[in-house]
Amino acid sequence: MLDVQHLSKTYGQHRALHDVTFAAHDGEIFGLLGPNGAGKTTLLRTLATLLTPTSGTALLNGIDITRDPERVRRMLGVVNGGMGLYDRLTGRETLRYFAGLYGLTRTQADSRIEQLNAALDLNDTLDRRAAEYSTGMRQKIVIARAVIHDPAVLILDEAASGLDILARRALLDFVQAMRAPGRLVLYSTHVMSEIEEVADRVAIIERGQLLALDTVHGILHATGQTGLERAFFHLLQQRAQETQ
Ligand SMILES: Nc1ncnc2c1ncn2[C@@H]1O[C@H](COP(=O)(O)OP(=O)(O)OP(=O)(O)O)[C@@H](O)[C@H]1O
Repeated sequence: MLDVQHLSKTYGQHRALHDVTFAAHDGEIFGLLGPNGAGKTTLLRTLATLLTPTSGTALLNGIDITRDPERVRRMLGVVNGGMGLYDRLTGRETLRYFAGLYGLTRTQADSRIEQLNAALDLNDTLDRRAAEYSTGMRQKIVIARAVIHDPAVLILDEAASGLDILARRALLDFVQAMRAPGRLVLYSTHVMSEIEEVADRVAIIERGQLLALDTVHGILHATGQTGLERAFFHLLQQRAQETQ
């Protein structure tokens, strides 16, 4: 369970997040939707303990992200668009290496790799070196690496960007398959159709502030719109009128 209270983050004079409060629950795929520059990455990097909030708090399964970042990190898997891999390692070597960092034995690691092979169709990525990978192959190993330790909280930030239609399909299917009791998936994107497909609930964020938080159906119903894109513009207009 994630409990975010009055979270703000400024970069110098620039306010990237302003007084953000929400809760996300175990078992849920929680979407974070907003245009470029809305503050999604800042929010997720803060929750992942890579940035320190300017003010406010966030608890992940009761653990404070600023007081005990080490424990928070052990609970997390993160896919953040960076596809850095050691070029000389095969997929299997990469996954065994990261499994070792998380304290899995070789037997545990190999059995987890087999599970992930089945879920993500890793196949020849396992025995080829990363230097030879296509973007889609690279992304599969990056995702497998993020979940090798079966994290309680999985953070995906624009994870589908740069993927072709097949790789994107595989990613979205995998994200849905990650929905499980006791696990929270945070899925951030600016692509409305991805949210419509995977998210149980969605927080719409714009200029560092929450505009709405509900199921997609609830947001369409509340705004009287037929699609998320129209609902988004409706919410923007509403916010502009409120602040006039
Ligand atoms: N290190 C930084 N220093 C100064 N400003 C920053 C920094 N990182 C982000 N920002 C600014 O903070 C705001 C939020 O950026 P952020 O990357 O969190 O948005 P985003 O919703 O993830 O956007 P995108 O979809 O483009 O990745 C933007 O205006 C951005 O220019």
